[in-house]
Amino acid sequence: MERRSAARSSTNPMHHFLMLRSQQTDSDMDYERPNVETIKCVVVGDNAVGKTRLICARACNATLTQYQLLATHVPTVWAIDQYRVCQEVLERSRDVVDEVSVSLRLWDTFGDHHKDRRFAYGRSDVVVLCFSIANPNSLYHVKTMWYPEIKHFCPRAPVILVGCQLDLRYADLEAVNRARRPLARPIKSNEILPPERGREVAKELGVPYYETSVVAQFGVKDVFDNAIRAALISRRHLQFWKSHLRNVQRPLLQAPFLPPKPPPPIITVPPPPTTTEEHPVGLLEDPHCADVILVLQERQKIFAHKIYLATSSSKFYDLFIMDAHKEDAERPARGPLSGRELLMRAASFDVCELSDDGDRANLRACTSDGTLKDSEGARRGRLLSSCGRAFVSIQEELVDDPVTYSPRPMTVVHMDQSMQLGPFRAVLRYLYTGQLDENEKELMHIAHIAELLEVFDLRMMVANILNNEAFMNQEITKAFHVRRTNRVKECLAKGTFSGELTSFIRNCSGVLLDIE
Ligand SMILES: Nc1nc2c(ncn2[C@@H]2O[C@H](COP(=O)(O)OP(=O)(O)OP(=O)(O)O)[C@@H](O)[C@H]2O)c(=O)[nH]1
Repeated sequence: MERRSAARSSTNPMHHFLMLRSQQTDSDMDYERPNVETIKCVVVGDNAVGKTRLICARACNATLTQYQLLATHVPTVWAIDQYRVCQEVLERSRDVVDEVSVSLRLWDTFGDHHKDRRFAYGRSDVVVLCFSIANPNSLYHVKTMWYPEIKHFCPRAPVILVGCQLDLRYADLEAVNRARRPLARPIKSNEILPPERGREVAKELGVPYYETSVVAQFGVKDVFDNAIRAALISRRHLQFWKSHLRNVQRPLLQAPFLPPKPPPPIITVPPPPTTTEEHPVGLLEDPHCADVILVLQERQKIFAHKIYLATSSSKFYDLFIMDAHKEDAERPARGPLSGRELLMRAASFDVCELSDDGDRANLRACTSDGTLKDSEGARRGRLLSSCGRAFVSIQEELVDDPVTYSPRPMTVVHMDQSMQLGPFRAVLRYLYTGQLDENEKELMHIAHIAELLEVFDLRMMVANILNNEAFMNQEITKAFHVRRTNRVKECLAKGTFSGELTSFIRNCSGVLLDIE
């Protein structure tokens, strides 16, 4: 009685433990309930492998975050007399395993090898032998030091091997090491043990193996339920008259740990372009994802993007739609394009590039269905006399990508001979951005191309500049963006254009097209 009140008055758990070390006798074990099997379970293992945390997780339901755990290791022993001083701990010791009521008494021990633990081992029913999966030495000591010690002090007690700190197998070790106390030995990824290493040792010793993590709250129940089973089976051999132990199972296999899902990637959508370089017009200078080549005067090639052209010029829209339908209509009969066919087309493009006006005249004079044929009858492109004056022909070619330099199919459109590079670039800039620089030199040429392409707003912008009313062009630019945004949305919804750029625009919410 005197001893109990002394234990209660002390707040230092170590004090409780040491006091009990010197004073505990068999009569202290509270066999207060009939048919309740009190089980003494001793927990041993190297320093800092996680014995005390494991015991607290079972005895006090203590769960801590990884960072609370990391910051707080001091060599400690959880005091066994907590079962006397704390009602909640006593209640949590009670359990029913395989229909047997038990009261599990957990004994924590020092991890230092040289300490004398014979008092703790005395009359133990089961020994939980711990190592850390992040410390290979601690597993080595299981064989060389701990198992022999257990067999020496309690040869008949069953042993359970436990790999603690399992969460470290899946943790970001750099972050863990940063959060650990400054003098703590860093955990190295090449030291993390796979489950097989623990299982091998367990097999060698002939004991069951479990893994735990108090951070992930995994395996704590597995360890102690099965420690109880091992203890009860061993007791059944000695106390064979206890019929309620009949249904106790042998320790069970542990279900595998399901590693936590990695956090979803953080996707940041870039803000809408602000500078000229970031603006879609930048794609004209640096033609990423180009899917069309516009050929001017049979010499100059400009890489461009169908989605920009088609959503700001109905002429281009009709051209690409018509081409896609025509391709679709022909494809089933002809089958998919073979590499050879594409190469033939590449060859035909080279011919076009080199041809002079005379050749062009010949091409214009070709077959009535508008399809150009080479000597073997293969399709070489389609004449576009029915599409007004802006375009001469359209065809698919295998072309070296201007960025990756690897060949890929692109649509090649030969533009009307009257279009010149400088003004045509200004028109393209308008088609990409809705803007026209009022200092453009060749305004009349620009107006001419705008008329051919039926881009009447651009025609109007030219007129405004010529009439010294360039300020009115801002409204046209605004209207351009509203109109094009709607068209892009429509194209994305219908899947009208399926190139790389279109997918990119779909993925990044239309940022490159200034879609709000
Ligand atoms: N990540 C992780 N760390 C753990 C876990 N359990 C224990 N630890 C860490 O291991 C350290 C030691 O835990 P303790 O339970 O005090 O170790 P011990 O085996 O009782 O150590 P001694 O008292 O020195 O014998 C803690 O400070 C934690 O940093 C776990 O499940 N996961």
